[in-house]
Amino acid sequence: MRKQFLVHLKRLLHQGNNMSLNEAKRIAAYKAVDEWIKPHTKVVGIGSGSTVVFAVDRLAERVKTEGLQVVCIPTSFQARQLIVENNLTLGDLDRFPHIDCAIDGADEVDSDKVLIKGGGGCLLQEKIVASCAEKFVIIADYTKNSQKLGEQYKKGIPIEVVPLGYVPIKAKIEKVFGGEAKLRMAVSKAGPCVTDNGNFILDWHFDSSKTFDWNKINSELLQIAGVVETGLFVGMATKAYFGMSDGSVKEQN
Ligand SMILES: O=C(CO)[C@H](O)[C@H](O)COP(=O)(O)O
Repeated sequence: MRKQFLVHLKRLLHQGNNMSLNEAKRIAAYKAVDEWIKPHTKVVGIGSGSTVVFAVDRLAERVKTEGLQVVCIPTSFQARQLIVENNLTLGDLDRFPHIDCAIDGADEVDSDKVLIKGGGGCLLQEKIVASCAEKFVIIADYTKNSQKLGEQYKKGIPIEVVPLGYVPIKAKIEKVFGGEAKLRMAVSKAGPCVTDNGNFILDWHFDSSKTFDWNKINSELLQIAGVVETGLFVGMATKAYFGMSDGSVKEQN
């Protein structure tokens, strides 16, 4: 009991000013892992971002205490590191093309469970892993929960593109769909952000007062030569868990 209290206290002190947001991420992640990773679950997709860190914590804890035997498939270099650092079993899609359940974060989730992903630049591998998963479960804090895309997330829709084509691709996106497609710049490195796959990211800032058919937009974006993938995840999420500021977890089916 005392030990649990000290662990909780340490977590609160460590979280500092971000306490409530981090706690919201943690409770969503823990609930999702507890509800979706069962003793018979064999292959788990591990998403990317700050919320997934809590999911991996919980998974590692359960592997230790319950002896779960799961193989983890990463969606990014960050996810791979998390798996290794937590002594979980690392797998790949060559050997495990069928994933029982993938757990990932999101930048925004609308009322139809359409997602914006790729704020951390990992959208391509995230979409591949999600597409191989029987169940795709989203974990997020309350700031990601919205009715309509663009209501909460103001950084645009990430679009991964082949570097040599980014100028004409940007021009085409802006001509066909309006808004502005901004080349994402790196932090702590001069020049553009380069993804784990060696590509660039255009963040498409759309007019959020308009209503879009996201399935159609996604397909049309993918038709542009040089667009590798979009951060629009349409009809993919099984369920979303949002950690709320009052300590509850909101579930969206
Ligand atoms: O799509 C992603 C990375 O490409 C992340 O899942 C998304 O950005 C959410 O991250 P966080 O959990 O840090 O809010």
